[in-house]
Amino acid sequence: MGKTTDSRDPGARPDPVRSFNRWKKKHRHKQSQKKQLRKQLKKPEWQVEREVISRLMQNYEKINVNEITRFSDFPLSKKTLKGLQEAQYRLVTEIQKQTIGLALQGKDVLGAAKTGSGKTLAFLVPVLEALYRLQWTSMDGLGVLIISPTRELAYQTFEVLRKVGKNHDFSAGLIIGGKDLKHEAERINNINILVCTPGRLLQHMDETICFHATNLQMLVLDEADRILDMGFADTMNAIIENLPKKRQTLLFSATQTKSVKDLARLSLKNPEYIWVHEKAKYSTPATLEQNYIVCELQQKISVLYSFLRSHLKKKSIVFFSSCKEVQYLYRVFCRLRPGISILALHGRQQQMRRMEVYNEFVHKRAAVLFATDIAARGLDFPAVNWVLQFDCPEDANTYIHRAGRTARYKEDGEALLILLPSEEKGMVQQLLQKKVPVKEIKINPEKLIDVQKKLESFLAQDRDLKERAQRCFVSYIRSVYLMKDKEIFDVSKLPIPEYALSLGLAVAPRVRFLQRMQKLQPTTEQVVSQDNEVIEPRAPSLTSDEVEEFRAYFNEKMSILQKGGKRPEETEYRLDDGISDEEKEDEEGMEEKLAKAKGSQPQCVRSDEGSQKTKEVPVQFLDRDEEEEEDGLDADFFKVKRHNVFGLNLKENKTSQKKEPSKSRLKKKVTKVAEAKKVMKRNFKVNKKITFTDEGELVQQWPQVQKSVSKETEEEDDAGGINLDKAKERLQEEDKFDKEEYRKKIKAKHREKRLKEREARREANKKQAKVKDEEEAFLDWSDDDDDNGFDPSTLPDPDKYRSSEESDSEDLENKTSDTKKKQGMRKRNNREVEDVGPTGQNRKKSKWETLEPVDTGLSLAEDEELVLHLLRSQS
Ligand SMILES: Nc1ncnc2c1ncn2[C@@H]1O[C@H](COP(=O)(O)OP(=O)(O)OP(=O)(O)O)[C@@H](O)[C@H]1O
Repeated sequence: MGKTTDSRDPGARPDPVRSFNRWKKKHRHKQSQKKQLRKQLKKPEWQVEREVISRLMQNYEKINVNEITRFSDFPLSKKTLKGLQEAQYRLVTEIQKQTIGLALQGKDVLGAAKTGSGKTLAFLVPVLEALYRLQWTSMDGLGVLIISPTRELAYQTFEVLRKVGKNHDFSAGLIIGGKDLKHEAERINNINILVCTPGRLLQHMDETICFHATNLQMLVLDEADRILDMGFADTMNAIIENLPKKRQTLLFSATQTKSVKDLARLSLKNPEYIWVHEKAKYSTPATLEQNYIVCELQQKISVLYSFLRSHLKKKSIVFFSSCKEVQYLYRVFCRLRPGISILALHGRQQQMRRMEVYNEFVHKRAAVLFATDIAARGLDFPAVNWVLQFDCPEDANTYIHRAGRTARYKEDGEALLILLPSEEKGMVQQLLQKKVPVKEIKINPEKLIDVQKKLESFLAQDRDLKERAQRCFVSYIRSVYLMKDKEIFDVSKLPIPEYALSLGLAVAPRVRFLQRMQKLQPTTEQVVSQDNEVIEPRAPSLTSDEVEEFRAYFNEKMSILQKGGKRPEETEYRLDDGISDEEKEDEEGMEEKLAKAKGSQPQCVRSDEGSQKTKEVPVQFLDRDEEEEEDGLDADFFKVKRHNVFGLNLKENKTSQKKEPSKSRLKKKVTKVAEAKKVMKRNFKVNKKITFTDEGELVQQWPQVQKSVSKETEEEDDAGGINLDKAKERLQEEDKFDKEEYRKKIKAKHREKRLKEREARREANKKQAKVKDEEEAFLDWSDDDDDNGFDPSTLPDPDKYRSSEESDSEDLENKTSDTKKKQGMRKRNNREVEDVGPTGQNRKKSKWETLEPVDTGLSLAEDEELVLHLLRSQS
């Protein structure tokens, strides 16, 4: 037996056999690795990639959610992992952990999780992997569609996609409207991942010839419940019609929809429903502190001002219910100078401005953003400390989304809700039902700064601001009036005059729909029923026929609006903002119908019901909410769902949807002429603009006085309504008159011009003649110097010039022909002179050749003496 080495003995030598075996194993492993590497090197890249993909796909089935803590625990492509790492995303959040695996396996997913919990990455990672798996190229066209309810959210998602997917070769595009459609259309076909808003997408589907989605692999709906709600329904239906049925669908939101009807519409196949915080105690982030205060409507502006004054170093978002409130209060607060920078974001701004504001607020440390609910969903502004809900949200879901703009991803935040006494009970109840922990806090009256007087003085100085205040007033009242939950929102409980004062308005503008509503209600405060029971006054009840009629009317109107009657882009704004002006007008039309049905006549006169942006007689129609269109096409923001405005549930009544409304039910289209007639009958007088001339004469600048018609006729016409035939005649006469005037003016102008030209020519001729004479005189003088002689022919002919001057002054009317004649004559004379008379040098010679006797005036003897003297001097 040979001696074996004791390994425990430090001095002992290692066993050579074992060492050799170990070396041999290592060597073999290295060799096999090298072999494999060599083999791989020989393989084309696509094959290597394919093998990697097949390995990843094999691992999809092995994903164990409980073992996952990092993104790298998922079988993800190197390119995606690198992108995630570079963007500092390593650990997964709960929603990411639960949904990414399912999505990778190709399942349809409905993901719901609290705000700020990382839902964006939960769908962006599977998006990238889906196209990677299929080795998608730009030649394959559109592979993934991500639809967001607002432009800002779409933009934000696109930015995250760019960051995380930068190592992939896919092309991604952002289509959100507000840009040139043609420009987008040229590029849209090369896009693999399209992030868009519903309206703009539908517009491309309708108008961009080569745009199609036949190859689509995945559809993602971010903030799905918002997209699937009533406002977006028709647009989404139209989009989905254009998408292939065989696709994967992912739906994400903080407040999820479970409506079977919606899901069927999206053709989801056995969707996995993941609500990570379903069992959580609260539905809002644990790091979010939530409070509410109750204050009177007229106090709200002062409360906001006082709040801002005491939070100057914070970043806050203040939510309002309409664009016009934002527009007015933004301007007013800028003037109040609270000591913090104020920004405004609403749907009426141009797209560029919206983006600017968004980016500006992202980068600010301390600022306050006045916003409508376009900023309520999904926006991830970093480090927001406070969310203040100035106006009560329409429901608990909207509250959750608004409040969720703070306390995002492990950060702290505070939310404050301002409630009116009439809103408190209903809203707090709703919030508690939705597991939102809100506590009431009180305002410290000592810290409250009253700004009403300042606002009044601003409005006294600035008419534009005053008009904005009026619009803000009407807009707010209308928003309350249109709220679906009548338990919470009761417009009749609003202190209207006090609210107007708080905005700085001395007089509350007339709100027509309120007046109409009051008319519809019984005059007595309470009605006593047959059983002597006291009944609270309610909205007038309708017969079932009337309900049917209104329902049919709405369905018809909506399909007209959303399918063909309106540009899709506008539809998008409507969707973003809830309800468009046209729709509001439709509602008003319905109100009129309602009034008629109840036997009361509507009081208003529409100036143009057919057009979306109606220009109306000011002040009287302020409550029409007629828009100044300051920032483009966007519609006003009302978050209210139309079908609830009149308490009608359109969605659920299938029979009525199928029912074709008769023509008589459609609102009769009123022509502009008819409208004009109506207005004229009301005898509105147009304002006159009169100015004084320097001489103190009155000049009417507007409306222009008709010159062709005598005063009596005018007065006669003014007395009655409008006579179209007469008006036409009058216009024709005025036209003739104007033409005649114009002709006269032109004639006078031409005459003046001719005279000027003649004058100029005469001057030129004079100068020419003078120059010539001077020249001739000069030459003669030079000759004379030499010759000491004098030629009288060199003198200008006074007769010649006198005659021309005389003729010029004689008759101005025949000037042109005369002048021409004279010029011609003069030319001829000159020529004659040139021909006959000697020029300088010719004369020099001819003087000596043709010796004519010269009368010197001397005696003969003196002459002789002179000649001799000359001859002597010459010799
Ligand atoms: N895994 C992660 N690691 C680190 N940060 C993350 C991670 N996932 C998301 N975040 C960050 O958390 C924040 C919120 O993410 P995101 O916007 O996706 O939330 P959300 O759930 O979509 O919110 P909302 O419901 O409001 O739309 C973002 O700033 C994002 O960068």
